[in-house]
Amino acid sequence: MNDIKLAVLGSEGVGKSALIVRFLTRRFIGEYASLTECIYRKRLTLDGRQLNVELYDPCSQVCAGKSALSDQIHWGDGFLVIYDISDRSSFQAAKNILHLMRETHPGASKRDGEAAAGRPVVLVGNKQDLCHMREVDHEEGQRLAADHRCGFLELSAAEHSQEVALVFSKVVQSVCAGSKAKERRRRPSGSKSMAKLINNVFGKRRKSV
Ligand SMILES: Nc1nc2c(ncn2[C@@H]2O[C@H](COP(=O)(O)OP(=O)(O)OP(=O)(O)O)[C@@H](O)[C@H]2O)c(=O)[nH]1
Repeated sequence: MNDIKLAVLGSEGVGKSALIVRFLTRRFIGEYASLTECIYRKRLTLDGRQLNVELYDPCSQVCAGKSALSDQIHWGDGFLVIYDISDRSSFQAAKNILHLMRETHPGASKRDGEAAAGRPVVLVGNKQDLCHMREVDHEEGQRLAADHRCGFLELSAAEHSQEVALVFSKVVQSVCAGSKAKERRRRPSGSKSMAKLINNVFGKRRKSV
């Protein structure tokens, strides 16, 4: 898989655009146009592989509601679910998104970091620089992530350029690893299928002798 779709989800004003722009440009720009949804594209080289990454930044005012969210969940190969550590209601919204992912893909959440049917999810507590106004404890974030078997970290789009780059790269890496594993499960290995063939031909013959 060389085309990877990442959806950055979360309620209004949690910093989705700020995180994406930070990842794409390494810059923090204070204000972002928020009346349109956007798909950004970036070419990445990871472990010598050229990847085309699409990043979906929904507009919370326009794309609110369960059905829009379901579409976004179906669209993505991997997800960052964002809340603002200084805004409890945004944490509740992140919780709802994770629940919906579980509902959309019952039977998911079995493997670590894969809350949405084998598609990696990381829960991100943004605006860590506002920890003096914190409304959501670090442990609460950790617990929610553990409940949904997804990754978790707190960071600040405003201050942490490297951490932002790292979290996006990790999700991309997990998507690649997941798709390779799926490929392996789909296609039996050469030696196994050859063994099956030999068994089919000679095994039957041996029985009739
Ligand atoms: N202090 C602080 N402010 C931040 C941080 N990240 C984003 N912001 C601010 O939070 C506000 C909302 O950021 P956006 O990136 O527009 O949030 P969004 O989630 O894309 O919002 P919608 O497009 O409305 O859904 C802006 O004023 C940003 O400057 C951060 O890490 N720290």
